[in-house]
Amino acid sequence: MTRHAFRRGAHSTASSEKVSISLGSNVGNRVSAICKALDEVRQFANVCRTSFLYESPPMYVEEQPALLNAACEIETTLELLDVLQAVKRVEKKFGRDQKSVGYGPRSIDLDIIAYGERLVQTSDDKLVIPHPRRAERDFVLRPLSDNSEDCQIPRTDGTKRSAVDLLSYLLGGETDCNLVKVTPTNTGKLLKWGSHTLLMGIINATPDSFSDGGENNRVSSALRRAEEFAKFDFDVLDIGGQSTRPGAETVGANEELKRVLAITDAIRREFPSLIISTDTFDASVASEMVAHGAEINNDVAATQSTQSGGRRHGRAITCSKDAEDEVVTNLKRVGVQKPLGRRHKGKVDGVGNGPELCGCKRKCVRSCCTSSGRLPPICHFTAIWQTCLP
Ligand SMILES: Nc1ncnc2c1ncn2[C@@H]1O[C@H](COP(=O)(O)OP(=O)(O)OP(=O)(O)O)[C@@H](O)[C@H]1O
Ligand SMILES: Nc1nc2c(c(=O)[nH]1)N=C(CO)CN2
Repeated sequence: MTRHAFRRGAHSTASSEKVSISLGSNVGNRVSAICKALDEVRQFANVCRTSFLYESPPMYVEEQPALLNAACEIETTLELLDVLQAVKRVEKKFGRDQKSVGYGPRSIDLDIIAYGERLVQTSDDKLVIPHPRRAERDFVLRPLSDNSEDCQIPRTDGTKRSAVDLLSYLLGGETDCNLVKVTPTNTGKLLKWGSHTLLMGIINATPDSFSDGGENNRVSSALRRAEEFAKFDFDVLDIGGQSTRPGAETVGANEELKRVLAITDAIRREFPSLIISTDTFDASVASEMVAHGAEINNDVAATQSTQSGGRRHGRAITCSKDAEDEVVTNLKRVGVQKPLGRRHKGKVDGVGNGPELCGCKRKCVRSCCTSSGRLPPICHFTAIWQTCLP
């Protein structure tokens, strides 16, 4: 950087600043690119928050694949120009050619949206903060709104606006935009929120679970159960070897693995299109299950159990095979059980716990998430059933 004329707030302070960065990708494995880019960002800053992931139609140049977008909020003592240099370095690592077609396909794109409440514009436009096109981009504002409702982005007239307000203004007061919230599985499949509800069947490979304890703890019987679920169009099988019944004894990773691995292997082999979910709160068990083909980690303790080492819950950008850092679905936290139970009380109660659910009731369960668009794409079937009991 040679000469630059800053309008305001050019120079760094020793204190740290909150910086919002947006991320996008539409070349190669998009989920992996965004996760790896975040890991790179962690090398130079403290990543405080990450948004959900969104699939979005390309804006400006429409003839290109859909993008995955996300945003993160970082805290750093780096000077603004150093942050720019650092994000450009990340893009370069991903092979991003700075001379490629403007707004064309990109393995990764990182834009600095805001740096604290600074207003900066270099004379050569190498750096403009806040990002000059932020307000016309739902793919920037929607993920940013996940991170912080009260994050204020300054304007040149001295006022400020939150990402939530900017988004609402952009959408003309509507809440729907073109973006689809997605949750990636460990294998990179995208589960779309609000389009169609995936049904999850439960296989408890335990002798003592309160729902089907003792019935599915052998490979042959678990396979029979899986076959029933598949016949009734279930999408996800949740396999667990540790009861969460109040007062249940913690059996330990070795015993849990003994209970679930052979069953997981057999189900993976016989039902390749079913998504397998790990029902465990032990990170080492989840890791091993992922190595055996499980795609979703369903940790009821949201990594807060001692077995998971008390790791922080990881919102939705969670797709790596390193299960110790990853939790995709935490049913309690996202509140699937109560809303569904309340809304459908009297409609789906009494139908039974398992694949016996008749076709029209299954449709009802599927459409309840579709209409709200707010709930995650998976319904934990036994959870729906249990909360619908009178
Ligand atoms: N806030 C900012 N964040 C990132 N780059 C910026 C910013 N302000 C100015 N730039 C400059 O914009 C140039 C082009 O950036 P980039 O390649 O990310 O563009 P783009 O993603 O195709 O388009 P857009 O900037 O509209 O998102 C960069 O070389 C950078 O110097
Ligand atoms: N949906 C979507 N469209 C875009 C994106 C992006 O990240 N998402 N980035 C662009 C240039 O920064 C241009 N268009």
